[in-house]
Amino acid sequence: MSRFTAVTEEPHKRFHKKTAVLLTNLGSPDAPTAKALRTYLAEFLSDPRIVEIPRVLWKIILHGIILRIRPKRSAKLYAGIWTEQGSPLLVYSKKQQAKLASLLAEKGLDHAEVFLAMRYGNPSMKSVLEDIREKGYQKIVVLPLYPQYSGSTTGSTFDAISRELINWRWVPELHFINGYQDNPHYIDALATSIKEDLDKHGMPEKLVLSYHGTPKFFLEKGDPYYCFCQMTTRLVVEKLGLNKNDVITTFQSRFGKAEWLKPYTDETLEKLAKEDGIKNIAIASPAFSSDCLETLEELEEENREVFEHAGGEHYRYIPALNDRDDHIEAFYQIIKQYL
Ligand SMILES: C=CC1=C(C)c2cc3[nH]c(cc4nc(cc5[nH]c(cc1n2)c(C)c5CCC(=O)O)C(CCC(=O)O)=C4C)c(C)c3C=C
Ligand SMILES: [Fe+2]
Ligand SMILES: [Fe+2]
Repeated sequence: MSRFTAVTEEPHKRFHKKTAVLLTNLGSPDAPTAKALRTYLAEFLSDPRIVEIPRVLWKIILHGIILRIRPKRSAKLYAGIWTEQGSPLLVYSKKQQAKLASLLAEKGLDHAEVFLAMRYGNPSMKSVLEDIREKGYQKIVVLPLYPQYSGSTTGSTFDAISRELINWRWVPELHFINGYQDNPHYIDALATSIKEDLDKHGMPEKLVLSYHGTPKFFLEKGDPYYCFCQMTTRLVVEKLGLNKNDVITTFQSRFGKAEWLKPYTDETLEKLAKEDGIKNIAIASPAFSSDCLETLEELEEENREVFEHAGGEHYRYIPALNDRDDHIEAFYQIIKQYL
């Protein structure tokens, strides 16, 4: 049997110039249960872009230790943020998909259909790309919703898409957007969301911009993520006209024992409150295009506790850009040249 896909129904009549816009994000487990987490984490943590330990050794550690402990712990954390509609990351991603579709229709771009796929879990890359292929789209514009490129996120998304496309008999025209850390529309949306908070509650003593971390050696081996995070911070600070000493860039969500990008968010918050006597901070998370476990649990809850426990008094979390109109407009501005 041939590896390459077959189209059985009138293959050439199905050809049309329509464009598939594919939004992707990381993905969540199907449910906040240990069983669903085991499936999700097994897929996630088996990705060599995420964990770069030699495969055989990592398989033993992953299946022998981590997948026996972590699913139960993570399920509890997910249960605390789960909504009636499901995981916040998936709920916001679906809203982004629907709102981008409406915006494209409003702009008269009704030859474009917006799809949503997740790198891990569901809706899976495989099923969504299959849908795109079956519908006969000959052009795909992929927008991974990671503003700052990292091999572990955007690079891994590219792997997953390529893995499917190598089986297509008729490979589509493909535009893969690999980041938008300095896109003026993204920076505008980010700055506006922060400004709305500052206008409402006043300037805190420190504004913390907390990005998801990666192991430090990714940076040493050439991953640009760290530099792109610094770039986003610099542009937001400039846009807001803030003093750069009032803003701190930090990294959160460590995993494992190795050194990750520093300064760590939790340690910074503790030091600010304990050593510098800072009482009042606001914190935003520019690397997350949707609120998710890492913001709603780690930033809203865990790190608030760290700060308050160390003597801090006022801690405000500024939500991710989610389905804000200016965020969706930024998506449109980023993809429009390919439509
Ligand atoms: C193990 C190494 C990890 C690397 C490297 C990593 C990079 C990375 N991740 C995001 C965005 C998200 N990560 C999320 C959850 C999450 N991340 C890791 C591990 C690594 N991430 C794990 C194990 C988990 C699962 C939760 C847990 O068990 O702790 C999420 C949230 C998903 C959700 O469902 O809400 C996002 C989003 C970025 C941007 C990044 C590198 C730049
Ligand atoms: Fe992560
Ligand atoms: Fe976390």
